[in-house]
Amino acid sequence: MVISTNQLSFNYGDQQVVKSISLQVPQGSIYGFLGPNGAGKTTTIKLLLNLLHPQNGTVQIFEKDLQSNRIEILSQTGSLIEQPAIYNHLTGKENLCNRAMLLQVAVSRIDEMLELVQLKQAANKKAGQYSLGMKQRLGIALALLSDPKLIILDEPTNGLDPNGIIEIRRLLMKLVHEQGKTVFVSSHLLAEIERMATHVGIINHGSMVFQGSIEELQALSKPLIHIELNDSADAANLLNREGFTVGDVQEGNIFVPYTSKEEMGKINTLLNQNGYTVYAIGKVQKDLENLFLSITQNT
Ligand SMILES: Nc1ncnc2c1ncn2[C@@H]1O[C@H](COP(=O)(O)OP(=O)(O)OP(=O)(O)O)[C@@H](O)[C@H]1O
Repeated sequence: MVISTNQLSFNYGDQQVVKSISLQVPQGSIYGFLGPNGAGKTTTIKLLLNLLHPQNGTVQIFEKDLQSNRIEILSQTGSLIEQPAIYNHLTGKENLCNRAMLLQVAVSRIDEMLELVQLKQAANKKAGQYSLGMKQRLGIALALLSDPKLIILDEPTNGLDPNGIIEIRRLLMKLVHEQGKTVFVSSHLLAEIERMATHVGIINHGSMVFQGSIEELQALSKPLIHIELNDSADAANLLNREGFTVGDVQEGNIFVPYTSKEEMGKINTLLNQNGYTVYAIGKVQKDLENLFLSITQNT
């Protein structure tokens, strides 16, 4: 794991905004850190960057404790949090030169970064005249200058138009696929994360409500057969005995993974033959957006 936190908690005064979060971010992943506005994403990121100190829990990055290896860890971590720290009166290239001198990074990295974030054409334009998307890309180039192994970005596409979002997404995928980096990126938009993330963590009101691979998240939105009937507990036992995998059983409702309409018909016949009254039976599917909403609203 490149990032691993254990029961991380943080309070602003008496408001607990991060509640026992245990992040697991594998090497080479694009980890999408999702949550609605105010969920605690930025606060968690500040804890990962040692900008805030947790009241409880620990942070391990590169399998080392953050507190006791702060300088070593942060020198290998690039970040972009809130607004990129850009001098508007300097050109894009001058901004990079300035940072390269501070970090004592080879000057050759500057052109490499301009190329990578597609700002070569605009290298000599004042950063104050850049569009929002160009500023974000310059911010990412600044974060990448020292060639960090881990990149932590807080809502890098916030406020960008669809093209700007696509460009950032491509850039992050390139960093992972071609350069072997690990990217931790926060967002409040599932659709944006879904297209690039390999792993997802969803937080709401400071608590982690889901963590896993994107496939595991998508599996939660696989189609189900929803059966509404008179005696759900008994009927679920019958279906289990007959070899069907019963998922969720609620008062008057049973959910079974959907495989085919033929199987749905068999279930209907079986229930009727055994004296159950089926009020409704049909295929239901939550798309990921609805799933995200239901995960974050039910907590
Ligand atoms: N400096 C602060 N002092 C007090 N409370 C704060 C401070 N910063 C954030 N909070 C509160 O902590 C909670 C979490 O905020 P945070 O910025 O971490 O959420 P977020 O998920 O990043 O939201 P957004 O997507 O809107 O940026 C919110 O209730 C917020 O009001």
